[in-house]
Amino acid sequence: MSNLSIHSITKTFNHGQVTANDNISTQFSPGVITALTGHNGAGKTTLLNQIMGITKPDKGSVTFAGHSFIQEPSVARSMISMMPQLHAPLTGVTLRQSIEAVSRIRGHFDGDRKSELDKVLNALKIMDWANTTGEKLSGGLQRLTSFAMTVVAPAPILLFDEPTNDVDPVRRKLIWQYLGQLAESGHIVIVVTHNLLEVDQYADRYLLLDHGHLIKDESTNLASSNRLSENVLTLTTKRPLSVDDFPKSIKVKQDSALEYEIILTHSQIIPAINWLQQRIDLSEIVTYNLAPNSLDVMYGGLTDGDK
Ligand SMILES: Nc1ncnc2c1ncn2[C@@H]1O[C@H](COP(=O)(O)OP(=O)(O)OP(=O)(O)O)[C@@H](O)[C@H]1O
Repeated sequence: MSNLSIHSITKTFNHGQVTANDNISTQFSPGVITALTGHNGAGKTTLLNQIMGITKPDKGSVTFAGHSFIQEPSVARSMISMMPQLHAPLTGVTLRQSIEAVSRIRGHFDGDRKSELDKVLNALKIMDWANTTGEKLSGGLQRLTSFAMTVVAPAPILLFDEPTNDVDPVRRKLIWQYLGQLAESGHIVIVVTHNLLEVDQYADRYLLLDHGHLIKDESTNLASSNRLSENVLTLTTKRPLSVDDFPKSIKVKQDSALEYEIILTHSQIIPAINWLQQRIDLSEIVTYNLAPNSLDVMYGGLTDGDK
């Protein structure tokens, strides 16, 4: 099966003043769930829109199975199912009708395919609302409807822009399980999300965008195994501490006047706990927490969306 390849994609807006994507090159393989992460305005949606052929790049190429999606946007649309970030309320149309409409447009729906539709409704546990019209659905159910519309007749390439936003924890898990099955059956799955815990748990690979640049492209397994050997000690202190107050060779990040974050390797944990105990005895520590490192913490160190 073919990879989706993007090469040197660059997109600017406002006469070149805003660079949404800067020279991005990468590949997406069938069977892999890739999470696309990054701060607000990092360029994630712009990248999806260029893959889909909705936005034309200033330069670069998007190719799949011998087709250029930039030169052949209609081919792109037939090969891609996309769940957009904003979904229109489906006024007067029931949840079931919305999903069935997509299935019919894609030429999948006939008498036999009804069970296919029911399978999606059951998998996402939304059957109870099958006959409810769009305007009466909650935000989360509208999002689930939009997800079901994207997956009911899945194209080889599947793009999702924040599919789990507003969705409850049980159904968020169901969404990721569904994505796992789609990947297993050979689809290319790309998911824009800010939920790094879900990325850690369910995605195979993640890309991190920062101000339009691709700054990280890593397997989540690799990232977790690297992080497993690290822990994070967070502290709130009674008085400001200086670098000299901490054990030597420990790297301290000051989050605010009295808050500190320390990344500890395995061998630094015992000395750090001994040091912490002394400071507790001196009544200098207000609160502390020691936990395994997470993608969340690592992300904070790599990107600063405020700049
Ligand atoms: N049509 C447009 N016209 C002008 N600027 C745009 C347009 N679309 C996107 N941008 C700008 O391009 C940059 C990237 O936007 P994009 O929507 O791709 O970011 P994002 O990573 O998807 O953000 P979010 O997480 O908030 O959805 C931003 O600075 C945005 O303001």
